[in-house]
Amino acid sequence: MRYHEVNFDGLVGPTHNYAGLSYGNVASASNKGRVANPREGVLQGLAKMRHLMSLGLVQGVLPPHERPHLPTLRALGFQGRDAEILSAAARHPALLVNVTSAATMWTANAATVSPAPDTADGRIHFTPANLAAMFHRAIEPDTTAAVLRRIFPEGDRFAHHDPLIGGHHMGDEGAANHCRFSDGYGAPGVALFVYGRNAFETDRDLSYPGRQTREASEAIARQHGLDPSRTVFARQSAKAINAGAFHNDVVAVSNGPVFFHHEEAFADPDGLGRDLNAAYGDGLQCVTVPADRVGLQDAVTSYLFNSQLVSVPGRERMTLILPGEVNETPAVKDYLDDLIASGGPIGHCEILDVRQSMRNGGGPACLRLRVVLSEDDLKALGAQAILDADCIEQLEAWAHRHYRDRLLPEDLGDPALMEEGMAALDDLTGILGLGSLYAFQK
Ligand SMILES: NCCC[C@H](NC(=O)CCC(=O)O)C(=O)O
Repeated sequence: MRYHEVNFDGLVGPTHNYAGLSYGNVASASNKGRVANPREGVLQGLAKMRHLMSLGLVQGVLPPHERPHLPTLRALGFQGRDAEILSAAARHPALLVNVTSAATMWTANAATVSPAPDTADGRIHFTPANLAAMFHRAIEPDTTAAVLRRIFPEGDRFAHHDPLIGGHHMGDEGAANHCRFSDGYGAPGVALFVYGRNAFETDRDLSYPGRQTREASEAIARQHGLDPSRTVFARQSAKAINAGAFHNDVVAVSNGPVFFHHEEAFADPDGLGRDLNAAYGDGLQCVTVPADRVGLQDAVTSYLFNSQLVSVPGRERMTLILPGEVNETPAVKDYLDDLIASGGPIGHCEILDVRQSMRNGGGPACLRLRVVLSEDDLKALGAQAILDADCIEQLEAWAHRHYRDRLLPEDLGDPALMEEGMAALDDLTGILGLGSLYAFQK
């Protein structure tokens, strides 16, 4: 049976804007209030998907969530018709920007996914991330759960868990803090869970939030039925978090047996190396980028590690899909030239423009959720979530039809924008065969 690692990219939503909502995310803070271009954002994302398809990879897509999120406003006591709720909420601009963020595009934070070869019952396990660290993201899990259940129907192939309870203490940010190592996607893998803090301790070394807790990661490993001898937990270094690595995927990425990461990403790199080698056995290939070649600061501004590391059919060495910002960071550019020349496991670099997302701290890797699927699993999906030439063309036309090319946080109270968003998502559920998904469709 052939297995694929399918990237499910999140579509940039119609309310994409720069509201500076994520403390500890340097790009989000520094671009606050800037004019956003949702149409350019969604088209950049679709161009990335198109590019990966052209490389011969299986490409999936996940829909944006409805924004403003009226169910949250209703739950907070706002009443009346949709337009009345919006105009009442607009009197609380800080609340309104939080319930209108298009952050659901970053599907690396949608869920943690454990492939079938790694789980006790041989099913693919999903836990939607609770995203408890940030209010604007903590409103995502219910819709994420509904989307994942629709695409991967619960049964003998796919198993769904509820998002973790426990709020801040059980903070979970999904696949962005999870790496998997395996010798072929269908072979049993080693799971690495990376956390920023312990749930029941105050960490005085952190100046920015450590969003994921060790206890949350342990709970996910337990409920997914992972083999403890093939599961490793590691703490992020405070230095990396304080430099802006709010998720581990800002400083590390894995594919197959390869682990590409920054020297200063982890609190105890030697201990992690020992644990990974013990769990994986021979064959793990670490590509560790020294701090004297690329400093943490340059790693964070260029998003060198927030690349997709992929195995392209027909290429012997792996390919890094990088954001355009790497070209603007001389130390990173030099390092990449040497990386390719070194003859190591990474042999190709391809650079794509995802600047609309990057300005909110989301690189190529943030925009995708990886799910390992067999050919039979692919046939068992419950919606048209795998792209083909026709579907991506339809999505491009859909984006041109519905998206604005200019948006500021102060535009978010506009009732026309809310209606445009609903029309766009209604149309999208038809294209992707998702049925009625959103609260406004019920
Ligand atoms: N994996 C990338 C996630 C980026 C995301 N940014 C944001 O939510 C910024 C939104 C804003 O500031 O408008 C975050 O920090 O969780």
